[in-house]
Amino acid sequence: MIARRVSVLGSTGSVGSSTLDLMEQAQGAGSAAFEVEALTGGANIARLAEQARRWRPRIAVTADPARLNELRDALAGTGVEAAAGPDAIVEAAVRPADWIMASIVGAAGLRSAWAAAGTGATLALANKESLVCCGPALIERVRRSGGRLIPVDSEHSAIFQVFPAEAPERVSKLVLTASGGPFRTLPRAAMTRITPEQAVAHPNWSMGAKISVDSATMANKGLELIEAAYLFDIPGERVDVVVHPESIIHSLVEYVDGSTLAQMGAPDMRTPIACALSWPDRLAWPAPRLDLAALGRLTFEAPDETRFPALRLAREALAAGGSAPIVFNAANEVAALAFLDRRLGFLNIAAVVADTLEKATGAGVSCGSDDACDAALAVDAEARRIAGDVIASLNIAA
Ligand SMILES: NC(=O)C1=CN([C@@H]2O[C@H](COP(=O)(O)OP(=O)(O)OC[C@H]3O[C@@H](n4cnc5c(N)ncnc54)[C@H](OP(=O)(O)O)[C@@H]3O)[C@@H](O)[C@H]2O)C=CC1
Ligand SMILES: CC(=O)[C@@H](O)[C@H](O)COP(=O)(O)O
Ligand SMILES: [Mn+2]
Repeated sequence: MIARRVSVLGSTGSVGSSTLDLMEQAQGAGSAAFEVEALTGGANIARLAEQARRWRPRIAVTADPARLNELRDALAGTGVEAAAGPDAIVEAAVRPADWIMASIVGAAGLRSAWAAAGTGATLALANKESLVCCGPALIERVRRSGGRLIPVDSEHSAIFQVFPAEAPERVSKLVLTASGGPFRTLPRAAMTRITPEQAVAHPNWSMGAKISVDSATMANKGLELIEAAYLFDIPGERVDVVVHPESIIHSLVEYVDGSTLAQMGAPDMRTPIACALSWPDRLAWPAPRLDLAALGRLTFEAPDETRFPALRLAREALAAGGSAPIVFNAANEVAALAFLDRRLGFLNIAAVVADTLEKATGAGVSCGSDDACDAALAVDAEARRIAGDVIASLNIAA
C-alpha cells in the first residue's frame, strides 16, 4: 500500500488531471492512500474548484490574482484555503508534502519547480522546460535537499526505468523515440498552410496545446534531447532520436555490449506518472494494457531535420551550452504561442527560434552566477524580448 501526501502544481492541465485521475483509480483499487496538500491552476477556476471539492487540499491556488474572489466563492463551505498569484504558487510548492508533481506548462513552471526541488520531497517532474533552463543546478538542488527527482516525461521515464544508475559507464547511448507528430509525412511545401487546430491534433497522445505544437514541430524532441542529456549526464552526441509513429516503445538505452533495453506501454501519461508515484515500488491500478498481437507491427524511421529543423537547433543549442538552451526554450515558447494565436505561420516557429538564438548570441545574453533559477529567468526574459521583436519584424515584412 502506497501512502503519500501530495501536491500537484498545474493540477488543472493535462498531466495534472491525469495525476489526480490516477490517484483516484489507485485508491479505488485499494493500492494507495493519498492526502492532498496543495493544488494549483491557472485560468481554469471551475476545474480547480471541482478538484479541490473532491480532494480537499489544504490550499488551492490560481496563478491569476484577479481571480482570487472567484476561487474563494467556488470553494465556499469546503474549508479549503484559496490563494492567488505566482508567489502563492511558489509558497504552495514548499508546503509539507512527500511527493510533488511539477506540471505547470512552460517557463512559468520554473520558479515553483525550483522551490519544490529544495524541499526534500520526491519531485515528479513533467515540466521539461525547467530542466532545459536549469538542468544541472535543478538536479543538484534536489540531491542536496535529500529529495529525489523522478522524470515524468514519457521518454525519460522509459530511460529512467532501464538505465543503470549505479553503473552509467555501461551505457553507450540513449535512443529517444518520437512519434513524428501529425505532420510526419507532410511535404514541407504544404506546411505553410498548417492551422493551430491541425497542429494540436496529436496522433497518439492527448496533451495541452503548447506541447502538442512542440510535437508537431519536433521542438518537443529537441527539448527532450536536452532534458535527457542533463538528466542522465550524457553528451548530446550520445543521444539519438528515432521516429516511431506508434508511440509504444517510449525510449531505449543501448549498453556497451550491444544490448538495447526498452520500456513499452500504451500511450497514456498515467503509466509514467504511476511509476513516479511509486518508484521503486509499482502501483497497481487498472492501467491500459498492451496487446502486441493486435498491434501487429512497430515501425521506425530516421527523423527528417530538413522538414523539422527545431530538432537540429536544439542539438546545436545543447552543444553551444551556457544560456543557449534557455534561449531555445524561450524563443520556442513565444513562437509556439504566437502560432496558436494565429500571429505566426507554422514554418516560422523554427525560423524565430533560429533567429533568436543568433541574435541572443550576438547580444551576449548569458547566465549570471547568482541563483541558477533567477539567472535562467533573466536570460528567459531577454530571449522572449528578442523573439517578440523577431516575430514583429516578420509580421511587418509579411
Ligand atoms: N500533456 C502531456 O501528456 C505531457 C506534458 N509534459 C509536460 O508537462 C507540462 C504540462 O503539460 P500539459 O499538462 O500538457 O499542459 P496544460 O496546458 O494541459 O496544463 C498546464 C497547467 O499549467 C497551468 N498554467 C498555465 N499557465 C500558468 C502560469 N502562468 N502559472 C501557473 N500555472 C499555469 C494550467 O492552468 P489552467 O489550465 O488552469 O490555465 C495547467 O494547470 C509541460 O511542461 C509539458 O511539456 C510532458 C510530457 C507529456
Ligand atoms: C507523452 C509525452 O511524453 C510527450 O512528450 C510525447 O512524447 C509527445 O510525442 P512526440 O513529441 O514524440 O510526438
Ligand atoms: Mn515526451
